[in-house]
Amino acid sequence: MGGLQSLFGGQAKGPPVTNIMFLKTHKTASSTVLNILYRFAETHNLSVALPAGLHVHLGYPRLFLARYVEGIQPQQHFNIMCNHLRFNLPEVQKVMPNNTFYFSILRNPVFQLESSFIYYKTYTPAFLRAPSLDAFLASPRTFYNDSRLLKNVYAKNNMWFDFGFDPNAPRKEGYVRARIAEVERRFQLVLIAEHLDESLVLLRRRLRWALDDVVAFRINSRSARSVTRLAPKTRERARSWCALDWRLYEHFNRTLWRQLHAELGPRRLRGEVERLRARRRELATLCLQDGGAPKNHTQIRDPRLRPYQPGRADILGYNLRPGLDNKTLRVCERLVMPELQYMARLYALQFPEKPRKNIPFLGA
Ligand SMILES: Nc1ncnc2c1ncn2[C@@H]1O[C@H](COP(=O)(O)OS(=O)(=O)O)[C@@H](OP(=O)(O)O)[C@H]1O
Repeated sequence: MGGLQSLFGGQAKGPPVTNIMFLKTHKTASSTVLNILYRFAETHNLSVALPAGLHVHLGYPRLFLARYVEGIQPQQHFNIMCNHLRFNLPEVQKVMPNNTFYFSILRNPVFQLESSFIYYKTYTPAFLRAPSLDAFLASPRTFYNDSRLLKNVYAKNNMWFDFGFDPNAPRKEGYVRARIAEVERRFQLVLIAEHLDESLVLLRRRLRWALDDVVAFRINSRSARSVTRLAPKTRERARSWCALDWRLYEHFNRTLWRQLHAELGPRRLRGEVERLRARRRELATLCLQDGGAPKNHTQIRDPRLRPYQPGRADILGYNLRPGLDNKTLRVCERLVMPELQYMARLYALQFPEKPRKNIPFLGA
């Protein structure tokens, strides 16, 4: 086993990219990516544009404004920005330097919507009264009302909305193409959740990071019990209800594979993905109890490692192996720390003079 040694060795050539904006879309494996960025920021002593005061995101679902960032000052930039926000380029540019690398992530809208339905079941008015996603999609207009947009953003074209666009816009070809071209101009890379490992190989290459910088465990996943299998008819309806998201996803899925083939080729890609997976297995053996099987929150001993449990979701987390030495423990804790706890930790490190972020569900 490589232990911690290769955590500090690197394959990447040239200086690593350290100015990064990640548009954290919803229910797309974005917390797994956020964990990668938080760890990199912490271990390299980089500044993170964190939500101000007690907030846990950057103004979402309102369009992002620079003043939502803690400690923002004119002419002062941050290295990394990765918390949930609704994209608004001119305001993001007030926070991030000119040479920032922009990237984001998309997921098949059918599964993204299914995940949202469970996660936001008790929050989003459109989902609240719908007995199931099948029922919702059979007659969405019965439940969904445009006028309650800000609470209903999770119910229709949520990824399109996160990019700053109108989720209720008619699907006119010229409009859709122009918005996709806009995303393409600004974002150097769009990851795809269904091919996360391949995406991370490309991300690592673009950022010139070491292998261990992009190795991550699956964060924020639901137990099998809270995942609903959708009938083919429901899937078809989800694609049509979220047609703008579907176009975005199809486009960037194709783009990702074109880039992978052009930059790595199939053989090298397979090798790089295998290396990433092998290292993840090694770290799971080193850090996690029971071979890394994710745990229900009631089974997680350390409250600091228990993920937030909203809606009807049953969000899983991890127990660390007992008896880890201090150095290994620090590395392993970072790999499994849920988003809210990690944000609170970075906030306390960056702003020691400010009151701590309060995470009420921990009872802290
Ligand atoms: N590595 C990897 N590969 C594929 N899918 C992954 C991965 N990591 C997380 N996930 C799935 O992403 C869902 C959680 O998404 P987010 O973290 O973006 O959610 S959130 O908006 O921050 O609440 C959640 O989906 P559901 O389980 O369907 O709810 C996770 O299982």
